Amino acid sequence: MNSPDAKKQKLQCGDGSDGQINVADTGEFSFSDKPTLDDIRKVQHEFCKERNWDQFHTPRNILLAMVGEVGEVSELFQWRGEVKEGLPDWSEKDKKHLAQELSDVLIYLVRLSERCHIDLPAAALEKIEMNKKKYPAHVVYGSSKKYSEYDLKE
Ligand SMILES: Nc1ccn([C@H]2C[C@H](O)[C@@H](COP(=O)(O)OP(=O)(O)OP(=O)(O)O)O2)c(=O)n1
Repeated sequence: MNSPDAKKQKLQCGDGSDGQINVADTGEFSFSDKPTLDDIRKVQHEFCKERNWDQFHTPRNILLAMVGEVGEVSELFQWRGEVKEGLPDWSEKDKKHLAQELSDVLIYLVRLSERCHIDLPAAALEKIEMNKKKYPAHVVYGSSKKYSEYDLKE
């Protein structure tokens, strides 16, 4: 249950610091706090060890597997036209199927990052900070143009 107060999310940062981010609870959709990406990495790591699959999980093989799963996600959306937030018009069966296919993509993405020694959660936060600089809110507010189309001296 989400508390009505601002909730504190603890995020593990790649620089070893224990970054604390306050996320105001706006009543919008949110994920569970657990599992973390590193929890998922560990479980998938064990799953592969138990099956002697590390030999197959080379970065290139995992990348191809992940792209295949992205294709499976796309299949669920194809020919439906635009889809509303929260998928109110989808059956529970289709929503469950989407959850499974998105999970396959995430599992392979986490595994690919592990095999490439990329600290994915830290890298993703760092990338969002870069995006903020590239797309200053006061310049791009309400516009979806590519950064190269703005005069950033505005
Ligand atoms: N060599 C493999 C095979 C599978 N998996 C794991 C990661 C994915 O979460 C899932 C993928 O399994 P499948 O290849 O059987 O693909 P689907 O679950 O999408 O089944 P299908 O292709 O029938 O839709 O299992 C894995 O880590 N390494």
